[in-house]
Amino acid sequence: MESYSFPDLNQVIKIIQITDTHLLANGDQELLGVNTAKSFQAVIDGIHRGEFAYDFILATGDLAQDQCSQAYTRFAEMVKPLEKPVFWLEGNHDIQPAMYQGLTPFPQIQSEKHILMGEKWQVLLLDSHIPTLSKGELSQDQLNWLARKLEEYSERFTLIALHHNILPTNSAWLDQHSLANSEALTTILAQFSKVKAILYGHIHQEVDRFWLGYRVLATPSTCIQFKPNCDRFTLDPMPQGWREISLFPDGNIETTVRRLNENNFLPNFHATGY
Ligand SMILES: Nc1ncnc2c1ncn2[C@@H]1O[C@@H]2COP(=O)(O)O[C@H]2[C@H]1O
Ligand SMILES: [Fe+2]
Repeated sequence: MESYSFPDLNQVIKIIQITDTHLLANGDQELLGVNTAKSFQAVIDGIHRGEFAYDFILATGDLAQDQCSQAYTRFAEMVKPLEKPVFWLEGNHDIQPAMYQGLTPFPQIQSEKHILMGEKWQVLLLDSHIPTLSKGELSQDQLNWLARKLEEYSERFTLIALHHNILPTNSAWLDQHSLANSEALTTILAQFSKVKAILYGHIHQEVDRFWLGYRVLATPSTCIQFKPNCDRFTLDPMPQGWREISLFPDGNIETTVRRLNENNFLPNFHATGY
């Protein structure tokens, strides 16, 4: 697949990450008592109110909960007011044919998985989805593609994005659904010196830490949140959020999670899963 290029982005590159929107075919449907279309709309409004002048948006998977093309169409219609290009990758709840069917009619939505920004940076979007499973894995094809791109563009700083968490969350119920072959990923990354950060969704909670020299980042969902450090399924009342990322020409990264001021979309806290 072709690369998408932003040739003029040579100063600070600004990216918004939205993740785990879990939209449903019918806009009135709920996930554990949360209308995911309404909570996503509140996040979109929050992004609008903010002053972060983003260049594009990364949507890191689980865009739909029910794998229906109508949910993806809803996603594409809802992000229109954000105006900038939107790139996406697959989560465990997503499914390719419906995703392409729902998303590709919208010119704002880009299916490229390699983004070149100016002359200093690139983003590589990986597909860690294994059909019918919640845990993730990078196929040999994905790993080969990653190695090829890192080799070909080895002079660029790199941000890697995927759906599944590469590090455990200290929550047994959730950690069984992590990326199963994180070592295969890091073995490849270790051969290149300019990989700066690894960004994911899936765990519906914030992570921002340094690990093996990489900035490892995870971001709240636009709908329900998972409480950190809980061995059993536990929801968190924290408000919905998104992430702002600034990439500097010297390889530095500044990033912040933004959340809505309050959670007007509280889930059913008695739920034991979904
Ligand atoms: N009670 C549970 N125990 C284990 N896994 C669960 C439970 N409830 C939901 N899940 C799965 O865990 C996944 C974590 O986030 P996802 O949104 O990808 O989808 C979730 C479900 O597939
Ligand atoms: Fe997920």
